[in-house]
This record gives sequence, C-alpha cells and structure tokens, in this order.
Amino acid sequence: MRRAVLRLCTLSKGLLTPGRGLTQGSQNPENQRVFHIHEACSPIHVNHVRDKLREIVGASTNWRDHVKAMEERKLLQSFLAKSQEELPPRRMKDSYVEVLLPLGSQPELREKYLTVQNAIRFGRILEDLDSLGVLICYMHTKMHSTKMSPLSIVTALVDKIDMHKKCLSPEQDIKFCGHVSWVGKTSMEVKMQMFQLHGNEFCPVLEATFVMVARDSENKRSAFVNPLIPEGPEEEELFRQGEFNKGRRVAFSSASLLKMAPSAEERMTIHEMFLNTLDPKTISFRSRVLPRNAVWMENSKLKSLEICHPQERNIFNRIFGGFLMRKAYELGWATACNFGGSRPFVVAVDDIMFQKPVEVGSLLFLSSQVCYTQGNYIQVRVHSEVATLQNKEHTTTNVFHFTFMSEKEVPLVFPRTYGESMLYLDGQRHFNSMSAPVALRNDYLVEP
Ligand SMILES: CCCCCCCCCCCCCCCCCC(=O)SCCNC(=O)CCNC(=O)[C@H](O)C(C)(C)COP(=O)(O)OP(=O)(O)OC[C@H]1O[C@@H](n2cnc3c(N)ncnc32)[C@H](O)[C@@H]1OP(=O)(O)O
Repeated sequence: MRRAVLRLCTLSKGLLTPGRGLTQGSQNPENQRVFHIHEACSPIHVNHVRDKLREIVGASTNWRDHVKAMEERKLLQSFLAKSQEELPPRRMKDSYVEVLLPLGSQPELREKYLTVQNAIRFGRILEDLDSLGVLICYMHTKMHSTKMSPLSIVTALVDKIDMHKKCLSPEQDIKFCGHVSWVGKTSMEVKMQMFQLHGNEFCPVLEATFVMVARDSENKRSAFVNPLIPEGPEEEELFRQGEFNKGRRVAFSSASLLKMAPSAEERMTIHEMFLNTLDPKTISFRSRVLPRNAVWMENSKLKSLEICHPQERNIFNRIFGGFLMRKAYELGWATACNFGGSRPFVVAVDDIMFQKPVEVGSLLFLSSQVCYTQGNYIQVRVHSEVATLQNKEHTTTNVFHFTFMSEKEVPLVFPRTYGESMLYLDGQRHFNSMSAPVALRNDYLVEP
C-alpha cells in the first residue's frame, strides 16, 4: 500500500507541476514510469463507488423516499466537529483509493463508455472522476463513531485535468487512483490519476486536481474536515503544491476580467484585432469585415437545454456534478467539431467552478462558444444557467473551460463587441495556463 502511494506521488509530482505540459510531461523520463498491476492494493469496482457513497450518506434509492432520507440525515448534525482541532489528523495514504473499470474483462461495461469511433467517451470519465473525488474525501474524513457520515461533500472546483498522449481503448481495463493532497479548514484538494492497461502494465493517461468542500448534514453550511499531515519530502511537496494552488486560484480570480481591466499587452491584442476588421474602403469604425480564414465569435455558438430529472441526482438530491460536466463537455466537443470541421480531441479541462447547486427539476441552459484559437487548438467556454418552472429568472451555476486539439488547423475567431473581446482574452488566459502545446498525435483518442 505504502509503495503504491509513494509511487503515485512521485508520478504526480513529475506530471502536475503547474505550467508543465503534455510535451514536457511525455518527454520527462520520470513520466514514462508505469504503474505495475501487482503494486496496487485491491481496487474497488467502478460500479461499487456510487453504492459506497450512497451507504456513507444514507441516500435513498427511490426518489419518493428522498425527503425521509434527508430528515434522517439531519440527526447526524450532532456528530459535526465544532473546530478543526477536534478532528484527528489524517495521512495521504488514509484517503488513497483505487478503482477498476474493467472494460477489457467485462465487455458488458463498454457500451456506456463507447463513442462511434470506437474510442472512450470522455464525458463518462468526468462522471467517474467526480464520484471518485467525493469518495476519496469521505475516506479522509471517515469517523469511527458513526457509520454514516455527517458531512455532505460537494465538488467546488475542477482545477485541472491534463490528458497525456496515450490512446484510450474501450477494450482495455482502466484504473483510477487518488488521494487527498491538501486540506484547508473545510475544503480538500484531491489528486487523481487514470491508467490504462497496455500489455502487462497500467500506463498513465490522465491526471486531475479537484477541490471538494465539506458541508453539514443538510448541505447548508460549511463543515470542518480533518487536518492532513504530509509524511516525507514527496508528500510535503504535494502539500506545498496544494497551498500554492490555492494562492494561484486567488490571484487568477482577483485578476479576472470581470473585476479588472485587461493588461496593456492584452489591450493591444484587442485593438489590433479590431483594426484588422475595419473595412479599408470606408473611413468608419462601424463597417467591419472579417479577415480571411476567420469566423465571428458569435457565429461559433451552440446551445442546449436539459431537464434535470431525478435520475440525474446525486446523493444529496441535487444534480450530480459529473452529469453537468458530461453535458457541458459534450456540447463543448460538438462546438469544437462544428467550428474546426474535423474531429477534436480534448487536451485539457480547467477551472470548472461549481458556483451553485442545481436543483432537481431545474431547466438547465447550456451555451457554448469558441473564444480563442491558435493553430490546431480550440478553446471552448460553456456557460450554464438554470431556471425553474416557478421562477423564470436565470441563475449562472457553472462556467466550463475545455481545450481541444483539432486534426486540421482551425480558423481564427474574432470578437465583434467589447464583451466578446473579454471572452477572447479570458480564453487566451486559460489557453496559456494550459501546458505547453503538443503536436497532434494519431494515437491521442479521447472523445465525447
Ligand atoms: C442517491 C441515491 C440514488 C441516486 C441515484 C442517482 C445516482 C447518481 C450518481 C451520483 C452518485 C455520486 C454522487 C457523488 C457526489 C458527487 C458530488 C456532486 O455531485 S456535488 C454537485 C456539484 N457541486 C455543487 O453543486 C456545488 C455548488 N456550489 C456550492 O454549493 C458552493 O459554491 C460551495 C459549497 C462550493 C462553496 O460555497 P461558499 O459559500 O463559497 O463556501 P465558503 O465561503 O463557506 O467556503 C468554504 C470553503 O470552500 C472553499 N471554496 C469555495 N469555492 C471554492 C472554489 N471555487 N475553489 C476552491 N475552493 C473553494 C473556500 O476556500 C473554503 O475553504 P476553506 O478555507 O474553509 O478550506
């Protein structure tokens, strides 16, 4: 067990240093390491993750019982800690979980994960990562005094998901693993990795950093989580990285274009783009023409609507974060496909913020657009908002950022309004925060 954790941490350190990329990752011999099957502790079957979660929170399996189940959860409030100091510290290995998705040995599982091009649906992987992230946090906060957890653990942020060059086959077993890597007072950072069997070895294909927040039994107020004690220099480094990530997120958010004007360089970019669209035949700021091989941003949009049925609920009777991510991702993929005119492959996902829970019964409006392109890359932003039948006012619940790589070079995208210019710059910032660009690889197959 300990060896497996250490090996995972070493791998994480190599791959997840902020700003390091796919190219750098794959060139680094450290990252060529593989995870040997025999090192793993017995993994949980993917189908059991959600059953375990239901058991931990005592969720009802029938929608008609959900109110009763929530009433029962209220009784757990007394188990909540009044301060973090009351809670026993945990180690990284206490929350370490491995999950097996046996696509190779159980072909009946494949259908759910399959794309028409015989690749793996990335949207399904997002759902699995979300459930696993929550399970990992329940391992970290496990109490011996009560079978059911008084905590409601929700996904606050998908900080980053980086894909590596490996081809994802729907016919080979997949393994996920992860652990809590940093904790605050009520929040936990979780690092997860995904491996696919290649011959006799599980090779790394993806890594992800999520932030989960603990809430009380009724999911109304935040609740304290156990401190984390890193053991040894590798874990200390991971913990420091978690601290650094928190600072980076605060800095990124305070420099948000919703709060601050763009930098001088960014302003210059926008002005140059504007000048490039002025019609040289008229001396007017109004007549705008698109340069060759460019598309107006407003023409890159796709929209969808989902009715949030009880079937898509999570263990707290709100809409499952993984479902929201899958739907947003699939719309984003279709947007990139429509825009680029060829098959897009996801390269990175970052900064998905879950601002508000989505209630069962809501109408979920997803709106997706290309906001930045470069070479073969397409940066897509998906905005989601909800309305209810009673209240038609729309409320933003999430903003998703996806980076795709297209098989062919893609057109430039041009903002027409000031608001679109801000979207362009925000897209550029997200693109630049991604790892260094990678060369298009034929074996890089990750699809909706
Ligand atoms: C059920 C039975 C049958 C079911 C059948 C169907 C089954 C379907 C399958 C599902 C099963 C699996 C489900 C597993 C559960 C998945 C989880 C979800 O879905 S969850 C659904 C999707 N998720 C949601 O719905 C969540 C929606 N969002 C929210 O509710 C709130 O925005 C919030 C709670 C996340 C934060 O509220 P806010 O008022 O801001 O809170 P505070 O100011 O009090 O701060 C508390 C701590 O949070 C930190 N922090 C905050 N934000 C961020 C951030 N962006 N970034 C980083 N950190 C952040 C902040 O720094 C502080 O940390 P610390 O210093 O104390 O350490």
